Amino acid sequence: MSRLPIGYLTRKEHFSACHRLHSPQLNDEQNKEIYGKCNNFHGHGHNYIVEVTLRGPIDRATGMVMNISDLKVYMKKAIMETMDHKNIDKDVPYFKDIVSTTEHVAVFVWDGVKAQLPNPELMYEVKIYETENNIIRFRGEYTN
Ligand SMILES: Nc1nc2c(c(=O)[nH]1)N=C([C@H](O)[C@H](O)COP(=O)(O)OP(=O)(O)OP(=O)(O)O)CN2
Ligand SMILES: [Zn+2]
Repeated sequence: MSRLPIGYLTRKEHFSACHRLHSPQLNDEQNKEIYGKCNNFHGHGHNYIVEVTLRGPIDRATGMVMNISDLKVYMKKAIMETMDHKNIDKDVPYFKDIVSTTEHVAVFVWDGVKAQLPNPELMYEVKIYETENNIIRFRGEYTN
């Protein structure tokens, strides 16, 4: 059997949402000190850009790592239907007890997309631009 080339497939989505950085594991003083203006009670909004990258063999017959139209559907469900035009802290149960940093949003997106993939092993990276300057990547890695 001949070797197959490995490809990286990325699909991008945009969503808008508001949030407030406030950790239930910290007291009010600590929250204020650590998050500063982002701890403001009224919250603030972002136009997030999310890139999901899959890594896998390029099937000889289909010529694809995965049909990008399918990835689009998975991302719409995991990202757009869940967070677009929402208050992340109040409308997304995942963030009820977990602070809505972009790091945590990236983990949430990872879990949501991966759970829908016919082959979850393809999941490679979630990259989120919270602003054009603030960028987070998550590759499904955890400490021991
Ligand atoms: N590690 C993290 N740090 C911060 C996060 C985060 O998600 N992870 N988030 C925030 C705030 O929510 C907010 O995004 C920061 O906004 P702001 O400072 O206004 O954004 P910019 O850095 O792009 O603004 P500049 O105009 O470039 O100063 C804070 N920290
Ligand atoms: Zn923010």
